[in-house]
Amino acid sequence: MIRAIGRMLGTAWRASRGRTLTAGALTVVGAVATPLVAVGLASLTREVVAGNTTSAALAGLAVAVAAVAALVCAHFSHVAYFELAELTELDFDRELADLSHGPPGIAHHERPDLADRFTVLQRETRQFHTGLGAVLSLGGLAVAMAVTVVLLAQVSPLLLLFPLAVAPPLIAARLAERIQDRARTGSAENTRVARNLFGLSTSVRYAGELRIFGLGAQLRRRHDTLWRAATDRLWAGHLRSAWVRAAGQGLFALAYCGAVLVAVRQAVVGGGDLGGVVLVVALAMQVNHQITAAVALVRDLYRIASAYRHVDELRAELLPPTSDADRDPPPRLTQGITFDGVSFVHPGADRAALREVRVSLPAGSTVAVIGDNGAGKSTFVKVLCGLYEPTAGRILIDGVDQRRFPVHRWRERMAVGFQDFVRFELSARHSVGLGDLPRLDDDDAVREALRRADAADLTAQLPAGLDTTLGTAYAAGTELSGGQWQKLALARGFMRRTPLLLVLDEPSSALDPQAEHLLFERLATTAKQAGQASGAVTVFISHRFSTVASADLIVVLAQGQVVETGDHRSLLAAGGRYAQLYREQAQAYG
Ligand SMILES: Nc1ncnc2c1ncn2[C@@H]1O[C@H](COP(=O)(O)OP(=O)(O)OP(=O)(O)O)[C@@H](O)[C@H]1O
Repeated sequence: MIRAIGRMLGTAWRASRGRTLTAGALTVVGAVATPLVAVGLASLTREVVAGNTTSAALAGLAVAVAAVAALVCAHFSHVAYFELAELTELDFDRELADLSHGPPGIAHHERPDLADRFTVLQRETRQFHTGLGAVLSLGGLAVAMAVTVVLLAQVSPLLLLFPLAVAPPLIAARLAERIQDRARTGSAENTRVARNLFGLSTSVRYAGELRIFGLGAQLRRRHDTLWRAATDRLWAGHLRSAWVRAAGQGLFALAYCGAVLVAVRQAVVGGGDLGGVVLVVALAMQVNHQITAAVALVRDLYRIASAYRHVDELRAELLPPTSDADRDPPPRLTQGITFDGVSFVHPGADRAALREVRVSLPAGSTVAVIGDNGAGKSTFVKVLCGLYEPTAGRILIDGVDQRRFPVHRWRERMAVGFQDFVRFELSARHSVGLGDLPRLDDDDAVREALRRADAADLTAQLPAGLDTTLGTAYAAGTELSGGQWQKLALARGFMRRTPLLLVLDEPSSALDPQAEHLLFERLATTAKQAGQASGAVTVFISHRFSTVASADLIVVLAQGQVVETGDHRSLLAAGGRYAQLYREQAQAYG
């Protein structure tokens, strides 16, 4: 917890020293003012008993001033730290985003255990909103407690033991928070799946299919069941932790009664100092309030500390401390790209998606990767792009292990069009320009990329040309067809000028046959130009043999292994798997 407090104060300090100091100072003044109210009350009692009207009035005034000071300081301290508290929340959000985007690959997104931990942490983000306030209030309570101890000691040294009574409720708060933390982690999977189902049943993208198949009620039922299971687990945790907290507070209540008895006895033995009794009763009441507040604050802080601990564990697991990267990618490829015994197993899968793949993709060539559904084609290109780190083997770029290039530098030399492309609902210009951030607003570059993706005429159809906002999910933009979105995604992939690797994973899956034909003609030209300019290798996945046949090299995958390589003619002549697939497709399409 101490580290969590340090981290939050550090963030606040970096954001604004002045406001951190102001909030701290106001908290301390407010904290000292609170026990002074009890001192004033004791003095007031003594003066009233002694019949000193003027002194009694002054003591009454002092009580009022101390009480108002405590209130005003708390209020202005809140004003001072409010924005800083927002910043600590933002800081934690940023840490989560860094963790999600930090690893070079994407395999961590496929691990359910990590998804559960991210679900818990996303829920915990809200805690940070009150976290800094909790730190300051707890500091204030510590100061108030110290002043209280000094005052109690003056009544009876026995009362010095009273602050020890805060230990049981604090220890209980910690135990209770652990119980709840376990309940949150234990219910995370159900929560995550329930949220996914909720997203599925409310997304416009899936609405049509859900209606036709009548899945709405079924999804709602499954969502409700999962949500109820998660809530039951959380509720059981809440109940058990409430009992643990009650036990801690019960022990404090016993100590409280003891302290009042000690004070009363002292007053009786000491000749009837009513002021002393008032002081102890008032201080003990304040301590009671302070403990209740401290228990809640400590609970919040333990929760925050636990969130930080999860983040640290994730960071240690996901972000390698060192990298072997020590070279820049070459300006152009001269030999090509080699898969040197590459295997890959998806997280949690019991079978390898790629098994000891050995194949060379020559510089300047166009390579088609084919195979049945599930043969490993998409995995092949994702490993090639460095999105999956090979479980065994390596990928050589002109003879150099891919891992020796800083991953962002290697990716700057790639152009990609994925099967599951993103529909960026921005202006048409930015939706394409994102493919090369430095040229985001370069209209000439955007138009050239659109031309390469055979989408030049698309802008003419848009009401405001490149300025047209696309999509209707976030703004009243123009919706595109699936094929138009795919062409834009391809154009985005063609923004980079001198790629060493062009990867196209079923780039024409949403296009009609004529558009597909034209697209592949353009692709052939683009691939040739890139091959001449920088020795780029173009790798594409396609199920359509009319396009595959034109590739310089065809790689046939089956169950994660390369079963054949060669060009169209040699593979047909060999009469193997490729020839069989080719004949089957030729017969099917007559
Ligand atoms: N995220 C994943 N987790 C576990 N296994 C996966 C995952 N993605 C793919 N696989 C498995 O890896 C194997 C190869 O999948 P891949 O998507 O590479 O095949 P593909 O040849 O591209 O198929 P398709 O032609 O259907 O797109 C399949 O057996 C698949 O079940």
